[in-house]
Amino acid sequence: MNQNILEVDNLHVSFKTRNGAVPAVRGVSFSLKKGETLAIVGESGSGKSVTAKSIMQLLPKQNTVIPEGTIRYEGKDMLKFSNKEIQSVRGSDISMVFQDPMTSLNPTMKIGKQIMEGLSRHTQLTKKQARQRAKEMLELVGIPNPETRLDAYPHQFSGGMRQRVVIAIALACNPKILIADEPTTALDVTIQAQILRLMRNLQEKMDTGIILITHDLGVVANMADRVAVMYAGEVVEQGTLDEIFYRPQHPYTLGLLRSMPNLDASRAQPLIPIPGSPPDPSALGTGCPFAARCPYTMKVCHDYNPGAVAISESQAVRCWLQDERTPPEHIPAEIKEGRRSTEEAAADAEGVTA
Ligand SMILES: Nc1ncnc2c1ncn2[C@@H]1O[C@H](COP(=O)(O)OP(=O)(O)OP(=O)(O)O)[C@@H](O)[C@H]1O
Repeated sequence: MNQNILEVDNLHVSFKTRNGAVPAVRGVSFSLKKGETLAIVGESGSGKSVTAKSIMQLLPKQNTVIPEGTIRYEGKDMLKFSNKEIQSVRGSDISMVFQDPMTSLNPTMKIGKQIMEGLSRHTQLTKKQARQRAKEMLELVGIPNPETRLDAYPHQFSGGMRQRVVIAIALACNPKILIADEPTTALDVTIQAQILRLMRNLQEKMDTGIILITHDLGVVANMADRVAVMYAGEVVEQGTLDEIFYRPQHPYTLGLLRSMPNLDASRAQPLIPIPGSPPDPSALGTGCPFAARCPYTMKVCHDYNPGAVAISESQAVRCWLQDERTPPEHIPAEIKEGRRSTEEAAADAEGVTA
């Protein structure tokens, strides 16, 4: 049985601008199961937010083009939904939390009313029941004195508390999917840990699938079941948390991991930032978009962009180093070391665990 609640397949998103088309998302595919967390990571501008917003259809209609792809929610292609259908899914089945809580909160409306608004739009609850549910949600996200706080305005809350309120609003209708775009980036480290813990607890209680967008690999390590690594609008590698952290196969993933402070002090290594910067999406050539920054480039990398190769049931990579025609002596040790033996991969494909 297919348990995927969301399947994004070959999604392309482009923006019409005065300087021509900006292909921000190029052939992105991933899926999400009930109750799991998929982290989407990558540097600024790699297309993480555009991917998330295209699921919720929150991109500006006047200059966004989606020439190809499908976004299936419970088997139905959301890109074919009418406005009414999208509005009924948005906020009830799928909710989104952004980095800055003030972008989602109305500064002139009491918090209780803001939670109740979604409930009255998407449920049959009476006003009294909705107020009770709003109070329960504030309690659930750890806001003290929820009854009195229902009547407070957003500016009367601290940044961390505001983000809790936003999470309460997002989860009030029991959505099946929560898309969290850098939900803790604006918060200090202690509050960040509290909010992430809160999201995990709520996920367990409600079996919500989470798409977590972040550039912080520490957050990924704490939260994700699976990881999709984005670069220049493409998912260049995806796999389970262990595959991405311990057997990365794309030079960009390796670079990201090396540029992250090691959480385990016994394995601490010097930080090595990835040299160079990501390409301008409006000026991409025919080759691999990472070629200009990759330490292992071959001629083919500059000429042709590789397709995604599945190297296990859960891990896929877009890199010419995975091509069987690549001479073994050209494959760097750190990539070879991370590769599974054929037996291991075969056992994995059969669902056998050693
Ligand atoms: N409305 C728009 N019009 C034109 N270009 C856009 C628009 N929105 C995003 N872009 C471009 O699309 C590309 C991807 O942007 P996106 O916001 O998805 O990146 P990101 O990976 O989420 O980065 P960040 O971590 O900084 O949020 C960028 O080059 C961005 O400038």
